[in-house]
Amino acid sequence: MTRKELFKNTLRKSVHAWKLINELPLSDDESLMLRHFMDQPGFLDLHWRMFVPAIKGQGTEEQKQKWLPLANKMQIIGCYAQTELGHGSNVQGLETTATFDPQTDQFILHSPTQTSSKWWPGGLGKVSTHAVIYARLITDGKDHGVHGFIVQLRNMDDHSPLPGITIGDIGVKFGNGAYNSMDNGFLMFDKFCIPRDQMLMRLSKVTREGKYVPSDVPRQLMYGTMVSVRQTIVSNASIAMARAVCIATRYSAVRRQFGSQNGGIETQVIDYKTQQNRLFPLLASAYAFRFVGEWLKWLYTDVTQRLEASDFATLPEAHACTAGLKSMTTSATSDGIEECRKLCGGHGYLWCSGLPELFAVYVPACTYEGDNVVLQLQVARFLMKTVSQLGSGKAPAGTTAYMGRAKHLLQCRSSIRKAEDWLNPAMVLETFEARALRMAVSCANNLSKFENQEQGFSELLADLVEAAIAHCQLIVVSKFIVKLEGEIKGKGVKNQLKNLCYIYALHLIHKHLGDFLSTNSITSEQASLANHQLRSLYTQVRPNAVALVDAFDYTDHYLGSVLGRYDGNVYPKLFEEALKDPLNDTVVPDGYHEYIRPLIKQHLRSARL
Ligand SMILES: CC/C=C\C/C=C\C/C=C\C/C=C\C/C=C\C/C=C\C=C\C(=O)SCCNC(=O)CCNC(=O)[C@H](O)C(C)(C)COP(=O)(O)OP(=O)(O)OC[C@H]1O[C@@H](n2cnc3c(N)ncnc32)[C@H](O)[C@@H]1OP(=O)(O)O
Ligand SMILES: Cc1cc2nc3c(=O)[nH]c(=O)nc-3n(C[C@H](O)[C@H](O)[C@H](O)COP(=O)(O)OP(=O)(O)OC[C@H]3O[C@@H](n4cnc5c(N)ncnc54)[C@H](O)[C@@H]3O)c2cc1C
Repeated sequence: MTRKELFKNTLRKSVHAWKLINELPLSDDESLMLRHFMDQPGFLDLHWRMFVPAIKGQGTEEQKQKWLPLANKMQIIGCYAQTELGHGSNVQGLETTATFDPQTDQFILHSPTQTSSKWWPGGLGKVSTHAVIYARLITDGKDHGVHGFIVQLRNMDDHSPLPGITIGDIGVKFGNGAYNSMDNGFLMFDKFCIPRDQMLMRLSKVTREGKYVPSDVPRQLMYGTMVSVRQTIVSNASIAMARAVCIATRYSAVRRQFGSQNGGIETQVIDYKTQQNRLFPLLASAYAFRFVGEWLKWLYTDVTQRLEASDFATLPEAHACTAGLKSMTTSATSDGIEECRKLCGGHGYLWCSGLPELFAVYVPACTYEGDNVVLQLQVARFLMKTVSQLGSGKAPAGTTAYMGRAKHLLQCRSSIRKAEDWLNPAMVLETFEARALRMAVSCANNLSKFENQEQGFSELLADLVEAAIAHCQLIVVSKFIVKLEGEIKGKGVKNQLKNLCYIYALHLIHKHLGDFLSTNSITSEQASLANHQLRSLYTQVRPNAVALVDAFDYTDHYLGSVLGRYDGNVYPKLFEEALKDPLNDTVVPDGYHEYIRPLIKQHLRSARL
């Protein structure tokens, strides 16, 4: 499809999804999944995942009563317009202004510079009628920083941009189909006026006289929409990883290459230890991210309930966990999808394998909702603050509770003596706790050598990111262990998931061996025992590998992959797909007479001359 056809087809699918959601008795989760799977990157996702939650989280009761009925019936279509051409990560650096005019009781929205143009918001370019706009609030000449405003962008009768608004799509993005179904847009304001009551005023407000009343709650609640989406992105990572692993595992069981003894059948590539060493940790990660995503959803729900009771105690933890786990899981999943493509050899590079499209659609997850490095630095900031409070009498809680055992964890030596010890949850957990704590404390100690803490933080950014990742990996391992010890029913299933839990943990030890050795969390002998155990676990998982991906229960339609077909009928279907390609409409290609024939016949022409 051309970009316009793809975009229009996505509109069709999105509207169809909305129709089904209204007709079928679906739960909220089912509606979300339907929107997500039918819509893929489309305006529907952002209307519901960002525009509506922003109003819910930052609007007053009156504003919610006015705007949510319209949004819930999709009588208005909204987007979340925060990022600008010149600023995305640095939210406090946004330049769009909203200046209060007491004469007219209005805000004047303006884009003072080219870099202040809104740039990237999904659904902004062509579809949305409204937006939550983040702009610098200015009253009586004073800049009060970034606040949210609900703004109508288009005429509701003919969809034309309102006067004072310049709006459009930012152009083609990475990959073929991929995110090009989404109209990520640009928007400039030219002294565009909105009524004062369109500033989202749950957190802070401006009175009729133009007096700014600051928030009596943490200003960071303005970031709440991003926190909620980051939480969902972790579960999305599990889905995306599971799709890629399902394709690669099924194909690895179908594909045979080398290894035939005296003319016998060749070896399934899934039986090669290198294939297992690359594939099974990704299979384990798909399950690990699902379980940590379930826990994160609980954490987010819990903090939301606490916030409603003005209990802000766990807000920093919720921010750190959503930021860090979004960062870690999306980076691992992006790398994992690419690895699955490579695990499928040449056929993995075919569009019909489903992997190129999945990769192209998925990888912006490392950037949207927060650049992954920037988010890990938020985790690092949280860890440094926690380490600085050790010994203050305030015991660390939640995911940093292990830091409360710093005295032990800083000097303990792992008691791993044999390979089987690496199947002991307490020993595995303590190894990850020791590594994470020692990396955090090492950063804190190095930071303390700087007079200027901000300068020290800047100097140590790379180390701080690694310490943050170590903390996040500990969270994922611990939640996998908790899941196993708690909710999993059925001995057979539990045994298989135990194998995956330890494959996940031990592959991380192998991958980050430098951390574990340099912090003396394990010895090289213990590392060798971990590798030995890992190989043994691969052997145990191998007979159930296909069953473990069948368990995701993805339809062939959803997988969109000839290589990942449930029936394994790959080769005939590859040919079927190939013959559908327009290039095969004729046996002699278009261009033969203009280019090929003159080229191959030029010797005849020169012979005649
Ligand atoms: C099946 C799947 C297959 C394929 C996928 C298919 C299709 C995809 C479809 C769906 C996928 C799922 C979801 C898609 C959804 C989204 C994608 C589309 C849209 C994307 C939207 C966006 O990108 S919206 C814009 C996002 N932008 C950001 O995230 C900006 C990042 N920057 C920041 O967050 C902040 O600027 C900062 C945190 C980096 C800095 O904050 P700042 O205030 O400037 O300063 P600091 O001094 O650092 O912080 C001050 C204190 O505030 C605390 N803080 C910061 N942020 C928060 C927060 N969010 N909550 C709570 N507290 C916060 C910070 O810790 C500091 O606290 P101290 O106590 O230390 O002072
Ligand atoms: C597909 C897609 C959809 C999007 N949808 C939306 C949307 O709907 N609404 C919306 O508002 N936005 C949206 N965005 C924008 C997105 O939120 C931003 O791109 C994202 O927050 C990253 O910010 P940035 O582009 O400014 O990156 P930058 O921060 O400029 O990152 C560039 C590089 O600088 C590094 N860097 C930046 N700051 C620091 C630092 N302090 N320390 C160390 N390194 C640093 C980063 O790690 C990165 O390597 C979307 C983006 C994409 C790709």
